[in-house]
Amino acid sequence: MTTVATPGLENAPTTHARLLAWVREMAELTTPDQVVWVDGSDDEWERLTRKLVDAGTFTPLEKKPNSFHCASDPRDVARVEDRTYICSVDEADAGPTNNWMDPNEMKSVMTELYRGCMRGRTMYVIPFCMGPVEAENPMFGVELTDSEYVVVSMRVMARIGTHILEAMGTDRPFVPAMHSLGAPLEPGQADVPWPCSDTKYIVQFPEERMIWSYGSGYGGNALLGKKCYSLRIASVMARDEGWLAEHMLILKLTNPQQKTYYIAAAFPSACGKTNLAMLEPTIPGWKVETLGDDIAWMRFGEDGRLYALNPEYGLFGVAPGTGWDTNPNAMRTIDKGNSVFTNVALTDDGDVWWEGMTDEPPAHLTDWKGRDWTPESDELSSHPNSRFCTPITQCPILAPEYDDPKGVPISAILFGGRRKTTIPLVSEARDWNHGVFMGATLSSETTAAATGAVGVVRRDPFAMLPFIGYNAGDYFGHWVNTGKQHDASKLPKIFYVNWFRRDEDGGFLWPGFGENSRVLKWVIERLEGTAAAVETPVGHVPTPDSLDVSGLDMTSEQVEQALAVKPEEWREEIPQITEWFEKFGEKLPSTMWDELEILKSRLA
Ligand SMILES: Nc1nc2c(ncn2[C@@H]2O[C@H](COP(=O)(O)OP(=O)(O)OP(=O)(O)O)[C@@H](O)[C@H]2O)c(=O)[nH]1
Ligand SMILES: O=C([O-])CC(=O)C(=O)O
Ligand SMILES: [Mn+2]
Repeated sequence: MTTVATPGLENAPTTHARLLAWVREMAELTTPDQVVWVDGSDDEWERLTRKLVDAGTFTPLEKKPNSFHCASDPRDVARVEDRTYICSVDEADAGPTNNWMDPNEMKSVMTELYRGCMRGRTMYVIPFCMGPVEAENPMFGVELTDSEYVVVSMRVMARIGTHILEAMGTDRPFVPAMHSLGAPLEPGQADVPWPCSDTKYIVQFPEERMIWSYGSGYGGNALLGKKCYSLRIASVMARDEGWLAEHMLILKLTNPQQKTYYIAAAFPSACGKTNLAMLEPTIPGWKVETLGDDIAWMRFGEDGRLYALNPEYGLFGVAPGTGWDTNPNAMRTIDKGNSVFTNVALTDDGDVWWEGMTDEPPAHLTDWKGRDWTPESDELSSHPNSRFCTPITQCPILAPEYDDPKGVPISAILFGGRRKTTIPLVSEARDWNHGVFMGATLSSETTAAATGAVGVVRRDPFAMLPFIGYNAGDYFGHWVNTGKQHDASKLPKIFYVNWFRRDEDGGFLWPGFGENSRVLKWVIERLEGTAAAVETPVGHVPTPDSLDVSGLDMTSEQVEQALAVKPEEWREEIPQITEWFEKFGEKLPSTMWDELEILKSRLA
């Protein structure tokens, strides 16, 4: 047998033995035309984006510098939860909420898919670091991909390139993250703008801290530093090492007395994290600054407080609903350019548009499927899960400490979901375990962020249902233990919010967006012991006058409705929670059953 040398495989810019061996193994399996080591330079970015424009994948925007419109294949538009697997050695470690396959079996299935899958393409080697490379233990990863779109997007979303490879030295540990579009090109075969495969696998091997992804080029399926590493793999590391990897935004709040607080909040995908992280308060004297909009890694400091760090470097935000009225700071961020807009509409003058950007839609657009669109069209101009991918450093309200490797001390954690009924605007947990119960029973309507039905209420514990890399019962136990092992007085206080409750006519009861600052104010005043609350069966809820609604266009009945705890609605939750908890059998911490009993007796 003769082996043909693959250009780029020799003369690698590293002597990291494990990395070199892995790149060689994967290149020999997938047989790309060449291997390119990504350096993260501007020249490289020019070459890649030119290639994407030539391929018809990218359209340069006239109106935003260094920015592109991109349309994906309509069959590849969101995370594929039914194709996502946790391949732990023991099935019980994946638990009842994850898909599982024996790791060896999965490897043999995927090895056959990977065999020759990069034919006619380039394999890019992307050294990356989640969180600052200056950290005591930098969290390295290396993604191998045959997608230029992934390289350009990873450059925004994570710290990548030569300086990362150098910091990895000859032997630093890293998470191998293998990705292929699964669309080899035969000699002479013309490429398509968005190659992908109908067969998709998004696979985590938790014991090996390894990721294998196949068939999709979109979002969390393909940008492997994001959900695959920073949540699924990192949650396993966090369990083993005593920290937390969570689907949470991080924000800094300054009150009129110039006192600062840090808040983390977990809402399911497309339920308001980016918006809250960049909020422009409507109440005078309050200020919000952004640290992260999707993921928080939280470790206890020597002072016993919980410190949060955003491992990402960019924003991969939901486009529809983002406008000057709702999220002006996101608009300012993308206006600076250096962004990729996927599955939104293109305006005739070379800009992007999506539903909710402006009140009045433009008279003519090219929709995300490349068709003419007018306000009379039956379909939306943009896919509901269309996204902007933009550097976080462009956010005008970025907190200066966003990249401090030690993180910021969290005072409050919010859980929230998208619920038309039942869940009040805000409630405060009685204590840590009650807060864990709120997280464990969190429910929300499904959204377009994942393929499948939209608007179906499901349990989404800690907004982590698709992201917990191990048995969710053990994960609840990890949260309970976290409370037990630390000084209760220093733990963040836990709250449950719902911006999405509806009135009888189906309209939102609460105006949301910037007005959510009123809820943040109440949260802070609770921490300070200055705001009143009524005790209800589900926690402490604002008294009618402890929530600042001054200047708000709402009747007192409407405010009451937003805050109402209706026992008859909550009684309907009980059998659902019971059924949910039963899924976990012995793995469910007994404190969760205790909390359910407390709720039942308070509702009786
Ligand atoms: N009614 C209402 N809608 C909101 C509010 N906050 C956000 N939204 C809308 O909810 C959708 C998702 O908001 P995002 O902030 O992007 O959600 P996310 O949690 O960051 O989503 P992922 O990036 O998928 O994790 C957008 O269409 C927003 O306009 C709110 O307070 N009220
Ligand atoms: O991972 C993605 O594709 C986008 C995202 O933030 C989510 O779905 O929560
Ligand atoms: Mn998310």
